[in-house]
Amino acid sequence: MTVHIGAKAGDIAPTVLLPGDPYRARWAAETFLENPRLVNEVRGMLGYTGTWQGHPVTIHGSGMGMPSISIYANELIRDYGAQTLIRVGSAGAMQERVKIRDVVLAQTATTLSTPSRGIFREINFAPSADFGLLAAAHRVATAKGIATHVGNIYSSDVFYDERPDLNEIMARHGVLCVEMEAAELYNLCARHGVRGLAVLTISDHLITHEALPASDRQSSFGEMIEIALGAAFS
Ligand SMILES: O=P(O)(O)O[C@H]1O[C@H](CO)[C@@H](O)[C@H]1O
Ligand SMILES: O=c1cc[nH]c(=O)[nH]1
Repeated sequence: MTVHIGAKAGDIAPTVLLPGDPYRARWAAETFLENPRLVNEVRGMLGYTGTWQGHPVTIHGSGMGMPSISIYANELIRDYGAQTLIRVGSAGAMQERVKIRDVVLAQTATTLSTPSRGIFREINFAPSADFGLLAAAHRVATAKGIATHVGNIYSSDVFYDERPDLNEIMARHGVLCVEMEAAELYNLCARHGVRGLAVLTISDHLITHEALPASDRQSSFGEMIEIALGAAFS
C-alpha cells in the first residue's frame, strides 16, 4: 500500500492504463478485462486489475491535471513496478481536420510547465512517447480500420483558459489537441526508464465548439482502450 493506492503488493499489473476519470476506469475494466477486481478506491480513485487476452492489466484513474497523474504514476512505477503506462484520455481538438471522436496518438507533448520543471530548470525537455508503443498503437489502429492523428499535443495546466493567444500559437505550430496530463506522464516515464504513451479521444472542439456530454466521456471511448491494450501487448 502507498499513501494514495490501497492495492496490495502484486495487485497492480506491469501494464497500467490511466484514464483521468475513475468511472472511465471502472467502465473500461468491466467492458474490456476478464475478471476485473477492484484493487484501489482510496479517495475514490478507482483501480481495477484483470486480464486482457490472458495478459494482466490494471486500469487506474489518474485524476485531472499533471500534479494528480504525477502522484499516481510515481507510486505505480516506484512502489508497484509498473513498466508500461498508457494514458487513455479525452482532449479538445485544435485543428479543423481533427474531428469529434477522432483518436490522437500523442508523439510529443508541449507544455508551459510541468511538476518536473523544478528538476529540469533551464532545460526545455521534450516529453515524448515511447516509440515502440507509439508505433504499435498506430499499427493496431490501422489494422482495426481506426484512423488516427499522430503528432504533438498540448498538455495544459488549466481547462478554463484565459490565454486564447496560446491556443492560437499552438494551433499555428500544428499542435493537434489539448489535454492536461500527458507531458508529465512522459517526463516520469523517461526518468524511470519505463514505457509511456497517451491515446486520446476528441471530446471537445476548440474551433467548432462542439462538446460531448460527461456520460460519453465516461463510457463511450472504446476504440482508444482497444488501441492501448493492443499496443501494450504487440
Ligand atoms: O478525460 P480525461 O482523461 O480526464 O482527460 C481530460 O479531461 C479532463 C478535463 O475535463 C482533464 O483531465 C483532461 O486531460
Ligand atoms: O483538457 C481538455 C480535455 C478535453 N477538452 C478540452 O478542451 N481540454
